[in-house]
Amino acid sequence: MEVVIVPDAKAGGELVAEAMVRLLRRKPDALLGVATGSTPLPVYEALAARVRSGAVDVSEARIAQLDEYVGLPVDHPESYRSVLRREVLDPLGLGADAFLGPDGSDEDVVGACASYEKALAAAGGVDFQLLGIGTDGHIGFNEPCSSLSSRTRIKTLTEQTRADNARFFDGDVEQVPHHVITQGVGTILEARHVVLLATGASKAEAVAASVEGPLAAVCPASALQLHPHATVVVDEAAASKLAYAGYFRYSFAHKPDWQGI
Ligand SMILES: N[C@@H]1[C@@H](O)[C@H](O)[C@@H](COP(=O)(O)O)O[C@@H]1O
Repeated sequence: MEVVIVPDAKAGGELVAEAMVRLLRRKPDALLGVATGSTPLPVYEALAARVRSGAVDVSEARIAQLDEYVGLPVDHPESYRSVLRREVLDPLGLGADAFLGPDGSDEDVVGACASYEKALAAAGGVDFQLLGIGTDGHIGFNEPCSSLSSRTRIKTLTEQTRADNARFFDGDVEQVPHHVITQGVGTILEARHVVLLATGASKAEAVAASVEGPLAAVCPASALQLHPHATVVVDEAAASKLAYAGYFRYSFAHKPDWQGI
């Protein structure tokens, strides 16, 4: 696992967007797995800026969703499908045909999970999966004690996650669905490159547990320790509880330019 400490969220966004650009130049129809939440926004802004400037062509790129609320109509403004349309697809000039995601309003939610697994496999698998992290170490919506080999399935959110996400629902926790569809930890680990981005002091403990703690289902992001190509990009605040921060800085400072993340 590589850990890169950047000065701030904007620098993290630039670094991750640049890695996506390098991939898209190599593989124009790459399948990019994207996350919701506030953390990835600087990445999407930096990527869209590169598209506008002509630095990269994303017209063949494909976008895959990580997780979704159960029970929200697909056109609800806070369904993750709507969020990703606003924050990723529209700014990149991509249409619905470039998008893969589960339908959280499907009456057969269990079937929707299985169909999504099949769709990801049929699309050739995720090339680059961007992740945020919950304050409890969740990735996607794989809450603590999720199986580290889980597949896309329905999960129940913790009260903590519902409270964290209430800000997207007028601050009203009652409006936050209890259930979600999420790619499993095992599904996420199949992406060819997994990049976890974390910014802010509220993520420092979860980052330290994920990177330096034991591999444990109680911290689902620790599963990245098993991935052959996992990169954790953190700002100074999110890095503040890392015992090996000095080593991570030294290691990145000595990395050859051509290697990227
Ligand atoms: N399902 C999403 C996660 O994918 C995201 O990583 C997390 C953190 O969000 P934020 O980046 O806003 O802290 O929020 C939600 O729970």
